[in-house]
Amino acid sequence: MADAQPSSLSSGCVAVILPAAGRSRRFAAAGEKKVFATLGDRPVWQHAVECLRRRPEIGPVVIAIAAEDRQQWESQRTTLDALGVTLCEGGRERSDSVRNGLEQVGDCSLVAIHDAARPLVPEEDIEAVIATAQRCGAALLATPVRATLKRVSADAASCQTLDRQGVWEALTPQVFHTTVLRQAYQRWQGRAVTDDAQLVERSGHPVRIVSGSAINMKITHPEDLRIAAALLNT
Ligand SMILES: Nc1ccn([C@@H]2O[C@H](COP(=O)(O)OP(=O)(O)OP(=O)(O)O)[C@@H](O)[C@H]2O)c(=O)n1
Ligand SMILES: C[C@](O)(CO)[C@H](O)COP(=O)(O)O
Repeated sequence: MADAQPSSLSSGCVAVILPAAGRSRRFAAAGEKKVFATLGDRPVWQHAVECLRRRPEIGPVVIAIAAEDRQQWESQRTTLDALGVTLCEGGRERSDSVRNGLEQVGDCSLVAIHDAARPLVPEEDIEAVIATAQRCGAALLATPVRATLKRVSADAASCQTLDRQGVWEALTPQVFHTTVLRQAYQRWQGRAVTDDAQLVERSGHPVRIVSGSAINMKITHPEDLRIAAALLNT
């Protein structure tokens, strides 16, 4: 699925930040935070880290966590240590969590941001987005929107069909030269953004799209866990 050349990067040169400090409001019906939900035989976050750890380019891994979840994370200390994960404090918005993580990643030349709630990212997509970011400074995985899209009136009494030509859904990992992402965060004025590429776009640096698999879904709603479980077994 991915479209980049093979990577010749040195081992451990990509630091990873996994934002995991969200409140799982859209997942709330399932009764627990989605990053801790069990998929197969382990938590969602663990799948995400294990997918990344398959790639030799991956170095330090930092997970940004909510203060209220600290005890639950510490109860998984053995697994965290085995996977070489350190924890940092998350923030109110996703971007606050990533910014805190950026202070922890040290001097790796590249940094990858990957949602802890995306447990199924294929290895070849990780490799491809890293290789493209290495060449271009900033890259994200994305997949073309497949559905027919409607803009619906507030009362749902009418709708208009949107043109989906050239519209892609952003995925993660999103990978950047660490200097590029740090600069984008320095210029950030605290306006709401839903991904890191948006901050880099705003800083004036072009962001490359790498076509990724839609299997790399995010757990957002309770039914997503059932879909992910089915995909895990294929
Ligand atoms: N303040 C926040 C908000 C989100 N995230 C993380 O960013 C990822 C993607 O965000 P999203 O799917 O929106 O997660 P939540 O914010 O938890 O979901 P919701 O909006 O339904 O509450 C998740 O791994 C989430 O834990 C984070 O680290 N810090
Ligand atoms: C970062 C992200 O996963 C890219 O698809 C996404 O934007 C997270 O937030 P969302 O509110 O669920 O879109």
